[in-house]
Amino acid sequence: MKKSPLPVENLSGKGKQRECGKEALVKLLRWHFGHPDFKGKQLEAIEAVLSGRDCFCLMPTGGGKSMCYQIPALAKTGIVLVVSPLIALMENQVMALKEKGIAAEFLSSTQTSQVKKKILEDLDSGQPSLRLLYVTPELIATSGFMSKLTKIHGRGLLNLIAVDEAHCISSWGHDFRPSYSKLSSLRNRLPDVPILALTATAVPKVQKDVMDSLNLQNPLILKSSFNRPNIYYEVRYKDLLDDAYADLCNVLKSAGDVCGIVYCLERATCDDLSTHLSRNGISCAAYHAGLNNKLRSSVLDDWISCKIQVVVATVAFGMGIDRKDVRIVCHFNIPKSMEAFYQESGRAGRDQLPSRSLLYYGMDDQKRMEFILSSAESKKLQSSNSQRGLSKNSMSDFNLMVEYCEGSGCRRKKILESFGEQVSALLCKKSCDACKHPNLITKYLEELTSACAVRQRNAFSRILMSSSTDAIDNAQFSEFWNRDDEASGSEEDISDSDDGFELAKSISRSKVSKKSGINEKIEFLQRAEENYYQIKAPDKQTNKPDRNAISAMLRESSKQRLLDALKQAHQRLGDLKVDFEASSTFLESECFKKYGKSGKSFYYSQVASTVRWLSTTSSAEITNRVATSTTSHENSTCKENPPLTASTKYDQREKEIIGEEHCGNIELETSASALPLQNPSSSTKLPTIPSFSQFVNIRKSKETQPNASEKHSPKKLETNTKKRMRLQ
Ligand SMILES: Nc1ncnc2c1ncn2[C@@H]1O[C@H](COP(=O)(O)OP(=O)(O)OP(=O)(O)O)[C@@H](O)[C@H]1O
Ligand SMILES: [Mg+2]
Repeated sequence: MKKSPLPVENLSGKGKQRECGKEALVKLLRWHFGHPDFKGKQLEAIEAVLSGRDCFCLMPTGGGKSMCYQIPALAKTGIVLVVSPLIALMENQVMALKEKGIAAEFLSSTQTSQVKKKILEDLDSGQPSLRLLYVTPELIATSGFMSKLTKIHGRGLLNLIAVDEAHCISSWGHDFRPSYSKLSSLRNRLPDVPILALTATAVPKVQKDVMDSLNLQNPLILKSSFNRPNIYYEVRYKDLLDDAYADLCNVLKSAGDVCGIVYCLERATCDDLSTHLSRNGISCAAYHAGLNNKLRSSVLDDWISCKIQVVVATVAFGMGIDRKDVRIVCHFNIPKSMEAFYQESGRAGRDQLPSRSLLYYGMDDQKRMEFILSSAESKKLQSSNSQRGLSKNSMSDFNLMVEYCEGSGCRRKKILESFGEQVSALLCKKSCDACKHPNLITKYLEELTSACAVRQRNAFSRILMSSSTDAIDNAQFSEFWNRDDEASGSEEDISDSDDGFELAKSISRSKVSKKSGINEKIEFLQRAEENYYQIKAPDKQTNKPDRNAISAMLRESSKQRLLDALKQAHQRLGDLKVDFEASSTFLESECFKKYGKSGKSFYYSQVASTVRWLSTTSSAEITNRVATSTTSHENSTCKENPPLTASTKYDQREKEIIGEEHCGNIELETSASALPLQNPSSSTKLPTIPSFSQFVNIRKSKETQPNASEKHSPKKLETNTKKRMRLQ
């Protein structure tokens, strides 16, 4: 039911300049919002801005920052201008305020011209009924709107400018938005209007940047502790789990039908994981920038209205998500920084009730993020129009995140220390896994170190990424945080650029293929592979299972997932004439072939990407892709056909890897285990696939033979190797 606003006249004093005492402010809070009292530093912030002083307000996520400008808007006649980075965020807040009977509006490109006209007429009226006007930074930058503001200000009706999510102004911040830099002009154009900057980003360099950029004058700086005592922090190690999907599914099921968010790095993982969870009875949906606006808002609406409980999302599911009862936030991939992690995990438990943050840490995810970050940094360094702050070392930010996962100490302490808060681990009161089960965590970390031979696989993983641009080309969209290339023409619309993705893509294209000569590349790959196997060797000696290995069970479940996707494609297309079983086996094998060596995460992503492809592609494309599979599958299982000789099989395999040309008659050992592509039921013994080094050495020795045929000439070798690198 709508409530009429508490008349301003009811407050003590008269006229615009009256003092609003604490009592009057609490009265407003109770009347309009139903909260018994102010919390944290709200009252101090409100009193400061009402007295005309600038204020910098640093409160954690869910700390109640909005109240710091909403109450001042109700305490004085006139308008509070709120600058906000997201249309969705403005919409939510305006809707919530209107429901409370408070006159609030937002101006954005999404509104009809009629609505905009009405708002502007009200502003021009000399006695606006509006109390809060939400706008985007882009609108502030337009001369038309600025002159309107100046007019309102001239009439003495602009009481306060609140810059919400003010960290967006800083290129050091995790959500830097170039359009926010346009706010620097506010102080000059409207010199005596107090500015309130609000953020939950606690990094000192961001604070300074915000205050400098907005030109705050002697601001009252209010900082609350960033401790979120109601959140239990936990890390699980993907490399020690058989199946992270199944683990997450169990976690969500055992938590009951609770509200949750699962963050993934890539859109494809969101889609796939969401399908998997839904199939296992969890009420959920995917949310990412690859979905159209309509679908995205319907997912958001369904989640906010409790029609679905879990959203599996990229970082596009971002700022201002206002559901208080989120009980669990899972990170299925490691976030890029502690700041990002804090913001995202902080969406849990905004109602202060016990909640949980669970991060799945995988070595491959870590390598992948390192790769992305280092690529992004080199692009920024190269960029001719590099801006202030771009020398920011995102790698050292990321290392804090890695330390959070790989260190054995209190997780809460690590979070708070990364924001400059020195606290005792006693503060945690066993509300993180490291404090609650220290021995277990130590054991896990030991297992992790020995099972994965931690960091040194790096080189090999990177080479795989660099040389397999197709992995990225296959629409494995990741969503990142750098909005540096925010198109000026895109007005307010927010968000979800794939800048980071584009960046990683372009750099990965150039990294190996353009900068070094082919021989150097080959040597590099050989060295990386040697390292890889040297590191893996100790595992074999101690007979420890390689926890990063892709188990038969996992492969089977991936196959099942692909089978389901094929069946769905059949339903969608109606005319899909392929053998589903054989095709799903083939597609799974392709994923394994590509990423079997590089670990679960890459493999997961590839399966997810294939599922996504199946959900959008045509019958003809599916048939073309799986046609060879069905043929070769039939060949390998057909009893009437004579068994293939080792060399024939090898040729066949080489054709797949290198391209059309085979490598001649190379005698090789036969080994079934070396063939990830084979049908598990087939007993045919097939030859070992040579390692990259073996392959190159064989080619080299052929080259040095005087009678080597033309097709083994260095030029040819280079062509073949290029093809291999492209296809790996
Ligand atoms: N004084 C108060 N007493 C009780 N609850 C409050 C009070 N002030 C705000 N809240 C509630 O706290 C929740 C979070 O408020 P708000 O959205 O303003 O937080 P925030 O600091 O802006 O968070 P974020 O960083 O996520 O934007 C809201 O549900 C709000 O109703
Ligand atoms: Mg807020």
